[in-house]
Amino acid sequence: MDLLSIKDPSFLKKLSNNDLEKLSAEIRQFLIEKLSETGGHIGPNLGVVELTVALHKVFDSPKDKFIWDVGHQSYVHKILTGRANEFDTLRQYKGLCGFPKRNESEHDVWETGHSSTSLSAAMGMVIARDLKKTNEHVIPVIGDGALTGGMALEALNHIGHEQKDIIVVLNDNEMSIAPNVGALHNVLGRLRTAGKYQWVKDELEYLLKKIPAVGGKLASTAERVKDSLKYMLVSGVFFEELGFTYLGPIDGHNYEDLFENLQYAKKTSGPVLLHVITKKGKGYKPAETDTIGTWHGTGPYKIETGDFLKPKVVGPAWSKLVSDTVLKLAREDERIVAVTPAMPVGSKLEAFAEEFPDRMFDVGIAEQHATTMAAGLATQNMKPFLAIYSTFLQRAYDQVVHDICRQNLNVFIGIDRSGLVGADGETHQGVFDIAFLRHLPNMVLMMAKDENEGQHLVNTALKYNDGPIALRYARGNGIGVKMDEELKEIPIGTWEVLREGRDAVILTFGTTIEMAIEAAENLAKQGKSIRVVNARFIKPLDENMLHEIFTEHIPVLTIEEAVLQGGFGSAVLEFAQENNYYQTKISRIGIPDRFIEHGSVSKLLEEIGMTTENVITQLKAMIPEKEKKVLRS
Ligand SMILES: Cc1ncc(C[n+]2csc(CCOP(=O)(O)OP(=O)(O)O)c2C)c(N)n1
Ligand SMILES: CC(=O)[C@@H](O)[C@H](O)COP(=O)(O)O
Ligand SMILES: [Mg+2]
Repeated sequence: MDLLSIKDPSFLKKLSNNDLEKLSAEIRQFLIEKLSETGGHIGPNLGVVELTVALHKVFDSPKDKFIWDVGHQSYVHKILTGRANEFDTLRQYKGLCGFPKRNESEHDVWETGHSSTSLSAAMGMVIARDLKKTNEHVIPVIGDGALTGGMALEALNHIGHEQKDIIVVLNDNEMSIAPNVGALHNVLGRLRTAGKYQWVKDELEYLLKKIPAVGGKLASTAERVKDSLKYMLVSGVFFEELGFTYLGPIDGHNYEDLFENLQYAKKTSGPVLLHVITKKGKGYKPAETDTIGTWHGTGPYKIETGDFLKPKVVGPAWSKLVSDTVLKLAREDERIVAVTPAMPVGSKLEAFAEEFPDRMFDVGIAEQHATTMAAGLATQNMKPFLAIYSTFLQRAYDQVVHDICRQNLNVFIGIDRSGLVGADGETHQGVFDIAFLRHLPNMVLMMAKDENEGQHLVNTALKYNDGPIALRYARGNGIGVKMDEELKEIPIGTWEVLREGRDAVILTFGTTIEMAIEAAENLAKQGKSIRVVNARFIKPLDENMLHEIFTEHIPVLTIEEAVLQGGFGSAVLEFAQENNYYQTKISRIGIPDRFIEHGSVSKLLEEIGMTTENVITQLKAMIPEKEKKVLRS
């Protein structure tokens, strides 16, 4: 059928299973082709084609509410709800969002992007439904990876307690981004192999009744069968003990199995958990055979070969630069331990894990646990390196405050994906970390101007023994500079003048330094002399240099690819006020007070006015026109 003609999922009601098989094949082909052009989360979506079709056939969205945990696997849902024609714009500026988006469709009842929120949101909708006495179904769809998130376990505990009607669909493909980890994963593993839980339970009961009647060898065999079934069943009991009716394991690519269980769940009161087994990447060999997470989220690729069409880059990936420097130092200091909350591939920790398997911990999607575990490590004189995306660090704010900063523990936080990340959009922009970290006592916060300074700041961080220290670095690559052989330590709180100037000063760091230099060079041609300072320590500020600058009474412009509210520029304003520097004109460029949607980083920077042109305009407006020398007649 023509997927572009789909307006809403109601057409599914009339289709036979045979028709649905054909539809699944068409959807898979559509996804493989479209995402080969746009990139996106191909693996997760190929794995949920039949599941999503079956859900939309059995239930009535948007009356019945689907909540997609993480939401990266909602492309099939978007195709079935009339958005196939927008896939050429997927994750592009003003285009189709890569996650559920309420203003895109009435079928998107909950926005996700960060993991493990679906069960809590669903419970809120369930309580509202019951208070309003309506009768819609609420169906969160959560992956085995997302289930390792603390919020999910908090919600399971409450859902089981309240015993309200809710249908939880657990999409178990044994993968997080990388292979899934944890004891929960092992419970699911036993369930996957146990066979139909309800059938096995009935068989076991039947066997137990029969055993006394048989003697000899048969009894011992039956005993062993009973014990192994019990062992397998214990996993099913796991969910049943939490107050759920457990249905599974269900073949997530078999429509008969899906419909039988979804219909059963629809008629079952109280919390029901359907354990659906799927294959991530199903239907596209490179993705289907991916065992490390390469095909979880990709850029464009060649369909025939599965080769990625890599953009031209000059310097090393920031994640790799940082993790490889940590690895280099870990060879000399056995106290260095790496911790990642489910992002070993994104944070480029594979080499570290390979060389020091007993010193690298992937704790699952558990940022709060990862952060406080790092604090615990530091109390025992270990040197933990916590590699965590800026946006996901938001999940562990209190752990940074309460466990790390307050106890002043030597934790090195590698804040990856700092700044605008682009295609993942609002839920993933790494723009709040300066604002939520710089006001914390004992915190040191840095950002390097290039990969060479980056390696030195990693060294500085791991040699630092006076408390927490964080290095923020962008998604993407360095700028391609020569790397020093020897690692240096950079004195904490010292900035660097990159370009002298006496008419105005730009204070900036990291990704916006290039823009500052470009603006200064442009203004030099107009006779304006602009100083550019690498403010690589966002906290503590270089107060000596600031005192010098403010006593020169020349305009100061701060630039940061981070939110203005409470950011670096705010810190400079506070410094000026605290030291009574009222004569100096201070202006700030940064991310405005709103969420920044998906699109290319360059397009987003342009949209918010973080451009060289705007820097030039701001500076020209700040620099007083030189008095025109009046020639005495
Ligand atoms: C709080 C948070 N941490 C980390 C991530 C990064 N992330 C996105 S998808 C994913 C794995 C999700 O695994 P699962 O729920 O099993 O879904 P699957 O991709 O297997 O369909 C992770 C770790 C995130 N989105 N949110
Ligand atoms: C959906 C999700 O949260 C991850 O897949 C994220 O998109 C990874 O981001 P990077 O591509 O920057 O590693
Ligand atoms: Mg999974």
